[in-house]
Amino acid sequence: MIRLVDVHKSFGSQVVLDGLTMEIPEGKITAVIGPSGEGKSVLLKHMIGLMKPDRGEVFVEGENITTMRRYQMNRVWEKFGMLFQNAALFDSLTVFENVAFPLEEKTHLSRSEISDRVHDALEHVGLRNVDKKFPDELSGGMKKRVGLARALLLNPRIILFDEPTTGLDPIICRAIHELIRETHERFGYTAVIVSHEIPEIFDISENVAMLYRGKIIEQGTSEDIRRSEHPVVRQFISGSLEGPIQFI
Ligand SMILES: Nc1ncnc2c1ncn2[C@@H]1O[C@H](COP(=O)(O)OP(=O)(O)OP(=O)(O)O)[C@@H](O)[C@H]1O
Repeated sequence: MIRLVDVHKSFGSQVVLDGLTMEIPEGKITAVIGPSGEGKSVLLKHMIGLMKPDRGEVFVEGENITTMRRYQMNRVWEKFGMLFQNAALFDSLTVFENVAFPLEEKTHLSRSEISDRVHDALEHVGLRNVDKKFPDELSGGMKKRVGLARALLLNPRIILFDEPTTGLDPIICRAIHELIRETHERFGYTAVIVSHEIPEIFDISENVAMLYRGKIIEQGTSEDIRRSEHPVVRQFISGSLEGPIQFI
């Protein structure tokens, strides 16, 4: 479980997180939704300790990571996998080398064990015969699959997904969501997904939280959010131009 308590974060005079409190339930898929620029990525970075709050506390599986030093964070980071918006692959490495990278860095496995695990991970995300390709030679959806294979490889307890389907067509987007659902079922990790895919993301999320003006203004099951009476939530999920959300 990840817990944020009264988290404040500003950049200069810009307040991004403003006393945010939330819990991410263990072993479930949680979607974080909210307008662009509201701080969803900043929130993810606080969950994994890549950013520290100005005030407030962050707990990962009961441990307060707020004041942890770098060497202590390494142990916490072992619990996490992360799939970034752009899949964050190394362009000069092949698919095989990209996926093998965390195993080579963090384990003492033999070459053949690494090879078996990489092939298993690629198989899990439905990729075959792409070992020797470079990221440039792959479609956007394939890159996300490679990123997911790499995130899954060390069997993390928690995976953070920052807009895993941005820029993909609706069918590939659906396929990636299904893949997240399947791998989540199989491996049982805690997932947090920042997404703009509304309503599609509701189909795979057991828990949805809406970020607005630095706070979680509503959190519940997908059904709770669909039926929410909150005027901001209603406007946001209906994509209406009329309502309290200001945009320019
Ligand atoms: N390191 C940083 N330094 C200064 N400002 C930052 C930094 N990181 C984020 N911000 C600012 O914080 C705000 C929230 O950014 P963030 O990327 O978290 O938004 P978001 O909700 O993920 O947006 P989107 O949905 O468009 O991806 C933005 O105004 C951004 O410019």
